Amino acid sequence: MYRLMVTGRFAAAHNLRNFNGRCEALHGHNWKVEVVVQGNQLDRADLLMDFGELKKLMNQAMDRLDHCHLNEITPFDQVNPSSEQIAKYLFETIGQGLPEHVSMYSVSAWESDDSRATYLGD
Ligand SMILES: Nc1nc2c(c(=O)[nH]1)N=C([C@H](O)[C@H](O)COP(=O)(O)OP(=O)(O)OP(=O)(O)O)CN2
Ligand SMILES: [Zn+2]
Repeated sequence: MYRLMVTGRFAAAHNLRNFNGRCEALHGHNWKVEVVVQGNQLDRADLLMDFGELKKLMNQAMDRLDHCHLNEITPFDQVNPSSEQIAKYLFETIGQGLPEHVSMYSVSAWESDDSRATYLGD
């Protein structure tokens, strides 16, 4: 089994509904995102998949969030734009574009240097 990881960043505003604290007010973060995929089968170049292709999928998914007020964008108009839900959204969106022999392992969303949430699938 092989695992690949790529990282990226996006900046966005959010507010957490029902939080009962200062994060209920509009504020922003520079999220760092870590995407891990896995699979057994290497191609003719001995790659599970090209890091560049994986980064492209990650960047496409993050572009939709970058410099936005997340609460105004689907699905975060329905579920809170917590780091947990952001990780889940990116996991599902990036997963749709992977080649058949590669699957998602995890997505982590770092809200700050000290705090991250990781989604591993259901
Ligand atoms: N499990 C989660 N907990 C929290 C999340 C989250 O997404 N998942 N998000 C937040 C807020 O986004 C908030 O902005 C975080 O701010 P805060 O807790 O104040 O942390 P800071 O790093 O900004 O400040 P410190 O006071 O230095 O911790 C809250 N919790
Ligand atoms: Zn926040």
